[in-house]
Amino acid sequence: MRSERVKEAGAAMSLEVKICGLSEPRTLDAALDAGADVVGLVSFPKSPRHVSVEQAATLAARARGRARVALLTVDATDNLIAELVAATMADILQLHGQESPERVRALRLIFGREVWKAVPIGEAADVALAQPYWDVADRVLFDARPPAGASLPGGNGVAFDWRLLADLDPKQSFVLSGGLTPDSVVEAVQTTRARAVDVSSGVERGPGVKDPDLIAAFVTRARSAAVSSSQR
Ligand SMILES: O=C(O)c1ccccc1N[C@@H]1O[C@H](COP(=O)(O)O)[C@@H](O)[C@H]1O
Repeated sequence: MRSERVKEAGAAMSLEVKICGLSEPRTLDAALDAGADVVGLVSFPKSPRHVSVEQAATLAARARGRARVALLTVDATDNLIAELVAATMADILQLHGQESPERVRALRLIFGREVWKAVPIGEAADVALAQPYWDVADRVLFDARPPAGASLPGGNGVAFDWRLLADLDPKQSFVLSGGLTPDSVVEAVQTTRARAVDVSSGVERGPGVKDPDLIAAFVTRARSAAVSSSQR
């Protein structure tokens, strides 16, 4: 339950904004300058946003002290994650594959990083897929179930029906993602009461090509959507 003190204050709840799939200094800087809280680096060779370990290290160093760094991997080995963590000193591991709750728990212990576990949502029943992860991950990240034939498990620019999250326990800490855009983020936050949002495709002008103006617009509009405590 929220404390009465917070309710009485009526202050705006802060919304955490993550911009994912940054692969070049220019657009990383755009995200940092816009005030993103978290910047995401993708290590998944099939992705148009994939960065090498060396690129990840350079980008993470550039972001250090200005935003938290998330490393996105898909069913990666311990060795690859260890190499990436050592090179980037990332703050967050975002797991976007089929990682089991046991695997999530183990990675959290091994690497001592915050772990966000992606859960794909296509229909109402999918929300229950998050259940085994609430206790082992620091956050559940809800993403849209990939369309049939998609080659990526995320980053497809596809949204799901946000009303499916309406009955979530407000104590659960989740990140909303999947097809968000500067135009949709306000409604998405108001519908789901999310306290954190994540975007990739919606701030691009082509696959993997981030647009500084869209990044700035997304962060500004997401901030304007911060849910007031009295609404929660
Ligand atoms: O961005 C990618 O290329 C990617 C690859 C593999 C797994 C996840 C990926 N991105 C994440 O997917 C969601 C939704 O992205 P979008 O806004 O719909 O493009 C987001 O969490 C990205 O971080």
